[in-house]
Amino acid sequence: MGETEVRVLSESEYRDANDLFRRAVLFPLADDEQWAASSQCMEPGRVLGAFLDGELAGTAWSMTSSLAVPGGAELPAAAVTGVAVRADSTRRGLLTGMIRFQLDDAARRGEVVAMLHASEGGIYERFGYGVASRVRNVEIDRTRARLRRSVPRGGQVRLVSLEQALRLMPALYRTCGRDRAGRIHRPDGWWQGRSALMNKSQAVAVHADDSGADDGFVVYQPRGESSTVDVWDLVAANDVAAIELWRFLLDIDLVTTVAGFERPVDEPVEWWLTDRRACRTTGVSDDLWVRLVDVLAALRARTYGRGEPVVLEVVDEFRPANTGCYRISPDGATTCDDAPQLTLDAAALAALYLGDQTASALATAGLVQVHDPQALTNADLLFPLQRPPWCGTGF
Ligand SMILES: CC(=O)SCCNC(=O)CCNC(=O)[C@H](O)C(C)(C)COP(=O)(O)OP(=O)(O)OC[C@H]1O[C@@H](n2cnc3c(N)ncnc32)[C@H](O)[C@@H]1OP(=O)(O)O
Repeated sequence: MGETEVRVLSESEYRDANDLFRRAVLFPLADDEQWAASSQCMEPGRVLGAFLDGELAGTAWSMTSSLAVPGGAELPAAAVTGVAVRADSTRRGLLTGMIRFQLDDAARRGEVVAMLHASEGGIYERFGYGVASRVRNVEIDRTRARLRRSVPRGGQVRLVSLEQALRLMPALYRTCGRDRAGRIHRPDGWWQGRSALMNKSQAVAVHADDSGADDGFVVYQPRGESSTVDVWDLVAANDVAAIELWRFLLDIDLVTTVAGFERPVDEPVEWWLTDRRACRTTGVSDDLWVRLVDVLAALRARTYGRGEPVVLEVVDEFRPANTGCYRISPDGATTCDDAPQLTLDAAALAALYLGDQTASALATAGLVQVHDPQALTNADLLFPLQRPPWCGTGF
């Protein structure tokens, strides 16, 4: 096995890293437009390279972001992307080295969590990442879809130019959906990347409420020559804005299908329609994978339901400083020396953390070991299922 090294790349090395990433995810190499978009997500100091015998053989990037957690706190977070190892250099520990470097770096920056969208389900759990939220894809048959009369109406939807959209969307996004766990801060580089990728066939509609204040937007695009419209980003500050944006999409002439990607699993589209079967779920999949970098800080930052205190033993082989016992009560979390009632690893804790899964569900898979059965019931009360967490931002 060759000599390996992981280090921060200089800006002159970014294009090579981007090429390496695109080859590894089976994309064609970037043209200048795509490179302009990707390079915006490469923050100086946060683009890593893994070298094998002095040659670049892997890369992993992260962006400075934040993550909303139950109770509304926003935690400093590393948004991890651009992870790849050259096909001739895999399974030699290069990714492991980069993730170790990256998590240490996040900790130095005071980032409490790291998060990513995974290309495959089998990669990240070993590093303590767990699935913390899920998304749903839907297809609505526009020819059958009618909104119920009882569904509220309000405000107005208008189409805006791409230039106007790019000015409006970042500020609007900041005010929307702040009450949902899983929402992340979209860094400036993310918006610049989005702007470089928005093309002439994409359209943006903005909803303003009855007072004229903007409170939501949708980015959509006709799919090739078909009569399907793909909804890429629909963000709304309230239910009326969300409904009116969907109503707008369902009113577009010549369209037969409106396809929504990576929507919240609880978006009640079926309930808005007179024929609920006009809306079909075409898939539910994992959304955000979260890694608690600093378990105590993360546990302290969220709120808890009402229930008897529980002592969780967290076993974190990849970041052993997190290993230990934590007492969780409605008042918060502390470390403790008490006997553990439940034991789980970092990935299982991440799955509990945003309120997407219960401890009981994880226990059925052996991911929570139960030393005291009553503690499992108490843990379900302390970590209740929340309004399903949702990220809604691809990165
Ligand atoms: C956030 C994102 O950007 S997601 C995009 C991720 N990138 C891709 O999917 C591109 C294609 N794949 C790759 O580039 C590489 O295969 C990577 C990055 C997934 C893995 O890199 P490697 O350097 O091979 O990983 P590394 O050697 O450190 O493997 C560590 C362990 O994970 C396992 N592993 C690695 N990749 C996978 C995988 N895709 N599926 C299952 N297990 C995996 C290895 O077998 C190894 O297990 P072991 O410790 O029991 O031996």
